Amino acid sequence: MSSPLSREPVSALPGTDTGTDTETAVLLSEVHRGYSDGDGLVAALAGVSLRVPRGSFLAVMGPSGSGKSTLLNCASGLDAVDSGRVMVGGTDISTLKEPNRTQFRRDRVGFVFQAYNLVSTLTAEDNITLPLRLSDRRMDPEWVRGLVERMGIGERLRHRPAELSGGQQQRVAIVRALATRPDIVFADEPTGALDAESARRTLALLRDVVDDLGQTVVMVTHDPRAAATAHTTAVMAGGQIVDLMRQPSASDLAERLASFEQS
Ligand SMILES: Nc1ncnc2c1ncn2[C@@H]1O[C@H](COP(=O)(O)OP(=O)(O)OP(=O)(O)O)[C@@H](O)[C@H]1O
Repeated sequence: MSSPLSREPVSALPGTDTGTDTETAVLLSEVHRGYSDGDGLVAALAGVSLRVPRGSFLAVMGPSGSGKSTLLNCASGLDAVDSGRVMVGGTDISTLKEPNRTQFRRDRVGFVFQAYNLVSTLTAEDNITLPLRLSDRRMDPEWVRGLVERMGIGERLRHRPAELSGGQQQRVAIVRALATRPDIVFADEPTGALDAESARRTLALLRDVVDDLGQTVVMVTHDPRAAATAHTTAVMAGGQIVDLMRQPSASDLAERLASFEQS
């Protein structure tokens, strides 16, 4: 059974069944992904449908094993789906084979990870421009300069990651993710390794790049305060989206998650 709420955004705009409208960053239609775990097949995604509008910030929450990472991996083209369709910026990535899927990710998708994943031997600046050198996208110096200023790392560009605080490293990683002007940025627990103040600042900056620059962010998190920074939170359980909460408070989200522990 797929939740009516998870279907609703799919049909909210005319023409979204083709995923080619310019208002949609990512569209998942009835996506299934299973894994064999020895005893049988685990349905990590059991018919997920979701539309992420351009210029929106979506958080994904849910109990452990509910399918959040699998959703992120399938929506970003890191993993293949068993069935269903994944459209990113109008391209059907569910039919792309390697190495085209890897090239697509480099050109069109940005990633932010909990552990920053910066290259330790490169300066902050070289980390930022690395995806541009690997992709077919041309460097837009004004765009990158604007991002660097916005993230407050202009003074740290010649430093290597080990010479930066965790918050600074994550802000470098955010500039790197946005440098190619991707169709979408996927963030996996981006504040999981940060102290409360750095986390708050990082989330506020992520929200700003959505609201001010029209970027699109999908963020997996266990932290209700982090999710409350997003416009909408998709709540997952058992490989499905069971709720879409718009502008929830952190306490609304904590309560919703606690309901899974009680059931
Ligand atoms: N590579 C894999 N091989 C086998 N099973 C997998 C694999 N990846 C995920 N699973 C299973 O699929 C289900 C969903 O996993 P997933 O990692 O997407 O959940 P999650 O919500 O991200 O969990 P967590 O919050 O603990 O990170 C789980 O039952 C998990 O054990």
